[in-house]
Amino acid sequence: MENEGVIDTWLRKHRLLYVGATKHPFILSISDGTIDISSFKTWLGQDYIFVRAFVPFVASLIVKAWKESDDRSDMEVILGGMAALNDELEWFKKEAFKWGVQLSHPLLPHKPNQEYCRFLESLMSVEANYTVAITAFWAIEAVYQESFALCLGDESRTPPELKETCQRWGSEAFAKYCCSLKHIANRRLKQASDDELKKAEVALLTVLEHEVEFWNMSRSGS
Ligand SMILES: Cc1ncc(CN)c(N)n1
Repeated sequence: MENEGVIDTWLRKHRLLYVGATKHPFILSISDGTIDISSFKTWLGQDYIFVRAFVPFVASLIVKAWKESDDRSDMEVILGGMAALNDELEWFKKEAFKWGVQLSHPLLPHKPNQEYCRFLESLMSVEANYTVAITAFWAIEAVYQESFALCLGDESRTPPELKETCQRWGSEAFAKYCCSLKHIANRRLKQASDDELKKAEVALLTVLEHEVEFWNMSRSGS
């Protein structure tokens, strides 16, 4: 394990929580075809709210990368992610129309979503550290990548009408993007102080906990 990055060390250490976030019953129900469509609709509406809050978070990361990064390509990788979010918001609107989900009034964030968005906000402040924020960013994207890729596997029985959703985050292209983010985070963590390392590990765990709560909320509809 000599060349293992910090992130893989942490994923081994916190394996149970990582598996809990990436192989959640909500995702398993998509991949075995037993998903209750009302849960999917709850997820769709709530995730649209989350992604709208995610945009300023990613914008704040671009500012941090511009100011603090020792590698110019960081900003370009993050900017690529930002561009994809523009497309993603349009996709949510189209998908919501298809499923009859109302995205305007009176759609409000459920409590787990509110709490997750509040956590994002805490990472957007100027005081929040770039290494900590990029680690959280990688984790947020990686959970979706690993989760939805599971629904595209040969063994999966994902309903055809949900395949496009799974493709959005489960694709090879998204996996490659997550690898680039992981590479940036590992590079920063390698040079980080003990205090930064502690904060980044806590941020990773916090993301995993919020992701589990987000799936729970989608599944239960509240
Ligand atoms: C809750 C959640 N986590 C992650 C992602 C992937 N950007 C998302 N859309 N929503």
